[in-house]
Amino acid sequence: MDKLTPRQSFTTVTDLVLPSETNPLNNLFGGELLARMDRAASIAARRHCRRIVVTASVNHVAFNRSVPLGSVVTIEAQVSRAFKSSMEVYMDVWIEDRESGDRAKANEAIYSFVAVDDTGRPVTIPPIHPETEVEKERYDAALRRKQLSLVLAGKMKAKDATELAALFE
Ligand SMILES: CCCCCCCCCCCCCCCC(=O)SCCNC(=O)CCNC(=O)[C@H](O)C(C)(C)COP(=O)(O)OP(=O)(O)OC[C@H]1O[C@@H](n2cnc3c(N)ncnc32)[C@H](O)[C@@H]1OP(=O)(O)O
Repeated sequence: MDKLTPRQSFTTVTDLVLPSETNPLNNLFGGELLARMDRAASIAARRHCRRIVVTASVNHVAFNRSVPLGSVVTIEAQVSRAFKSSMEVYMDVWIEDRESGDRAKANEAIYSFVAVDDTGRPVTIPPIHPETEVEKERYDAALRRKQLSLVLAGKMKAKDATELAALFE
């Protein structure tokens, strides 16, 4: 089988912001964006491993820019690294200008998914081979982010997070 690349998991989801999805400032409700990103990321994760996937953690979300009512929002999701049974999915969120059609980056997010069998037990997934410079950067940093997520979840001792600790040396 050919080597799997991040590009093969690439998923794009475009949708509108409707009145029922906004906060009192008429901007997209944060939880609605989190849910949309969960859907997009889960499709990317499934495209990589072709298994059932569950969200293990939301590692990073930056609401850098509010998303007004009526906006056209595009979420681009792609697996940045595959571990044994878990995957990191990196997402970029774009808003499209109504008149010019120009795109502006609104948010970024990183979620972790685990591939499981029918009983919910983790299963081994194929490795991923980054190709572009951005993919390679995201791939390299994913191990540090996984260690941070596990430390925060109480599933790894800080002293064992060696790649993460190396950042501060
Ligand atoms: C007939 C029609 C059918 C249609 C059919 C359609 C299907 C359409 C499907 C749609 C798809 C939707 C997808 C929605 C996604 C949800 O919304 S799922 C709902 C929310 N999530 C959950 O309920 C997950 C609940 N948690 C769990 O099940 C378990 O904690 C997990 C995530 C499986 C991990 O289990 P565990 O016992 O900790 O397992 P463990 O072996 O220790 O760890 C397994 C891996 O998870 C990693 N991990 C564990 N915790 C973390 C963490 N906090 N951070 C990072 N990594 C972690 C471990 O490092 C390990 O990674 P690897 O080294 O193997 O790569």
